[in-house]
Amino acid sequence: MANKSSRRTANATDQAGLATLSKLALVSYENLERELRAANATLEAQARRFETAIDNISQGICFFDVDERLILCNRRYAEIYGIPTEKLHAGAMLSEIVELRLAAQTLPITGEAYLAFARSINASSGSTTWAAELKDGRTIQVCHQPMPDGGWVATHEDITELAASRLVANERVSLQALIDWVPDYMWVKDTESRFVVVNRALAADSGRQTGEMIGLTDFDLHAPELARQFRACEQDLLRRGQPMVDEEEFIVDASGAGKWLSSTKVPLRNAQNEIFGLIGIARDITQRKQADDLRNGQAQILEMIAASAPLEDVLDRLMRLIESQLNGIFGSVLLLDKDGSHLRHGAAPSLAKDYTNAIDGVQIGPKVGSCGTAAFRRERVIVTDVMSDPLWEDYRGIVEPYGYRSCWSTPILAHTGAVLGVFAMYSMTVRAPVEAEISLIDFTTRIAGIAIERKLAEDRIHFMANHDTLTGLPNRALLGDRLSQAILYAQRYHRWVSVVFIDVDNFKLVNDTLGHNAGDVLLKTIAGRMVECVRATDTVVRLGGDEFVVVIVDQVPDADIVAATVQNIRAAIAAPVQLGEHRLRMTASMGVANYPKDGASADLLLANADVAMYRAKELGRDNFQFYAPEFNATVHEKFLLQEELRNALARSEFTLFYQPQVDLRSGRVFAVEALIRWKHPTLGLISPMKFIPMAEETGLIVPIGDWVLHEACRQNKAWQDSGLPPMMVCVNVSARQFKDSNLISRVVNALADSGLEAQYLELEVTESLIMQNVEIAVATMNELQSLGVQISIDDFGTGYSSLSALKTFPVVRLKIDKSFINDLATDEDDQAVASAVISLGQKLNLRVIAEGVETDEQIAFLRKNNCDEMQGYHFSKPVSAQDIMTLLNEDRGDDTSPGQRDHHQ
Ligand SMILES: Nc1nc2c(ncn2[C@@H]2O[C@H](COP(=O)(O)O[C@H]3[C@@H](O)[C@H](n4cnc5c(=O)[nH]c(N)nc54)O[C@@H]3COP(=O)(O)O)[C@@H](O)[C@H]2O)c(=O)[nH]1
Repeated sequence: MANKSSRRTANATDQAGLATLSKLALVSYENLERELRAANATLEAQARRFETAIDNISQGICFFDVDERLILCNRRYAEIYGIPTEKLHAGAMLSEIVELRLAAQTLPITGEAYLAFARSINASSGSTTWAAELKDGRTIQVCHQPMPDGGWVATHEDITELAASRLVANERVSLQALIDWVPDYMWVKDTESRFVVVNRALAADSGRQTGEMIGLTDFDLHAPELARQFRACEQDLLRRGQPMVDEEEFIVDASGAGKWLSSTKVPLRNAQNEIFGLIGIARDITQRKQADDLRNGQAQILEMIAASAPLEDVLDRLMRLIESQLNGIFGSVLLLDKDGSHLRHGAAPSLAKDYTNAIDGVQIGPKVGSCGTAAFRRERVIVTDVMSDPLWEDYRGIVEPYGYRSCWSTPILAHTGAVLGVFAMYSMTVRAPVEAEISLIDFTTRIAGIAIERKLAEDRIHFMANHDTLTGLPNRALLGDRLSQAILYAQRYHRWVSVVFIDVDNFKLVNDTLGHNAGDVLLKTIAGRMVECVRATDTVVRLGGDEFVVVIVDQVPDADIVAATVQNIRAAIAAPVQLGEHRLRMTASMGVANYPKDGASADLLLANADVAMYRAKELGRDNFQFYAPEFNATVHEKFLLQEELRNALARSEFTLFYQPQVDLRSGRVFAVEALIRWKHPTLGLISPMKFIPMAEETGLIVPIGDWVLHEACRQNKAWQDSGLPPMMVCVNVSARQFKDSNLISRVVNALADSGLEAQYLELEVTESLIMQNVEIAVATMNELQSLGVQISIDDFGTGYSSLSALKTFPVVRLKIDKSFINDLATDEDDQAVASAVISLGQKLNLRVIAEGVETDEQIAFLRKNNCDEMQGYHFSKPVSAQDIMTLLNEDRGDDTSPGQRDHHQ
């Protein structure tokens, strides 16, 4: 403005006169003055408006010139920094203002630092904004703008509230970011169980974005029942104000997968301690839970195995355990049948029943689906698609309707490596197993193997406890049970139960002579035959040794029908048995007791069948007897007889009869066999058949036999002394006598006491006795022979002695057993045995005598076959010593060949 007016004044002076000039000058000056005043007024008005304007803005503002002098600042600036406005006049130095702020404690740093900072930012080209934290807690945002002339303008804004809210906002943003990083579910719910904050993990598994979750409840995410449970639980927490810590919860997520969560829910309180919601965090513990379940399940299954739970239950539990570990998997166990070639249903709780029925019993083979092939190959077979795999070609039609697509089969092996069965995993999708599934397959096959092996071992133990190991038949333990069951059934349906007690005749002989192996084969053969004779519902039991019991159940009350069955059993036992080179024909003594007639209990029936069997034995074996009450009386009688026998010797109730032995060529009696008789004072003459076995049983045979020996020697010597030509006396020696360690001395004494020369005494020992222990028997016989006593083998042909053994026996004679002589005229087998014994004797240089000769036909056969000697009723029955005297005296005067004499017992 000053330059413009100077130029106008100079122009006026140059162009006009002074007056004019003066007038003009006056006018110009007035105008100029007016203009200046107007301009000043305008400027002042503008300045006031400006000051008013800057005083009214919410920010503090200040202008400084290049010399750091304050040009202008507004009231807000003074307010912000607590500086009296009058001190902030134009021209005030920045350093003075800094001092004022220091005094007002509104300088965030020291004065010097502040001045240095202000100068440094003013030196920079652009504007600088910073926030200063004042001691009183306010935050002042300063925006510093350098001016081209070196001065600056700066705005100062109190942003304390803004900063605070920005902080909140920042916190919020970082909190969300933070919780989004957490893999666990995190959420905040209000008191109405609506989600207020949700982290990404929970939102994702709920199939939503985090923002979409806000305002939702569990009813929007879960099935109503589960949502109700969650809500009830949370409302309870909110009501009680108590947290819930690490509770296990099960959910199904948006993908349909089941998940186990360990959840903690804590009520939230505001500054007034009022509950305004709850915060929750839940960790997915599905894997841990599955591992726990697997461990617990495994322990439970092992406990089941240890407690002998049924195998089906164990396998069923195992399959359910596996299925709980894997999604979309169906487990199956097939068991290898006893035949080793078929697979039987074991357990498959989730497979379709019709499908498991359809594959039950499948034969294993190289192309039998996954399971049949795995069992056949003894290795894992993974079929990812049953609809295209060639192994399933023949089974596609079976599996297709059920939609199973993949099937992974693993053989279950015993510790020996034997295949016990197959474990299979089916799924509805075409796929191979993943690593976790493979390890579960391994786990399952191991446990299943333990369970199956244990079951097989138990079955074996149970079988062994209830069955006879040799024959495999039920044993005594099972007999009681079976018999009791049969009685209950018979009671209800008015039927009979027949108990047949069977004792194989002379089995001991077979065992002793042919050895235990042969005896075992014989028993097994007989056992098998007996089983064939009865129905599957009947029971054949081996009690031990050669004793069997057959329980015939559900029997028509008819003795004839029972008899027919027993006859069948008898015939089956009697069929020839080939034992190596020996062909045997066994017989049995059998006793039958029928429920209810012969006993109402298992024990009584067995006891009475046993009594009946003894009766059959007494009647000469090889027959069967139905029980009769009087048999028990017989048993009682036997007991009484035993008592009598003990006294018989002392009471001198025994006597000897003698049966002549005749030379077939000369017809002369050359020996007699001493045969004992018991003359009982009330019972009369008792047959040795009746009391010798009893004496043998009780051991009384030793003193009785000793008496026989003495008496026979004495009598023979007496005959000699009476003038009869010397002959042999033959004395039977029983097994017990033979084994008696005093036998030799007893023989020596008998000879010494009687004065009989040893050469006139012959001892008859049975073939079976020798065969019990050939070595000892031969040694004893050698000792006897060294005394000069002769030895013959009685009952020859029944004891299976071998030719090689026979050669070593120090014997002089073989006595063909009566049983081969009885039917000699008609039975070709007996003829064969008799002629074989005769020729054997000839070969071994032994004499052969036939006993039990009764007929001319028998004599004719013997003669024809060059038999040396004979003994039998044809010539004479056993007779008294006196009768022998008479007979021999007659014989001496009669030179005819042997014929039937009228000599009787
Ligand atoms: N340890 C001892 N055993 C003895 C003694 N005395 C006899 N016995 C044995 O008792 C069994 C029966 O004897 P027994 O009733 O005397 O029968 C003998 C003969 O009578 C009989 N026999 C003889 N000939 C015939 C015949 O033609 N027909 C027929 N039916 N029976 C006949 O045979 C018996 C003799 O047999 P064995 O001894 O095998 O020669 C009998 O086993 C006697 O051994 C004794 O003192 N001690």
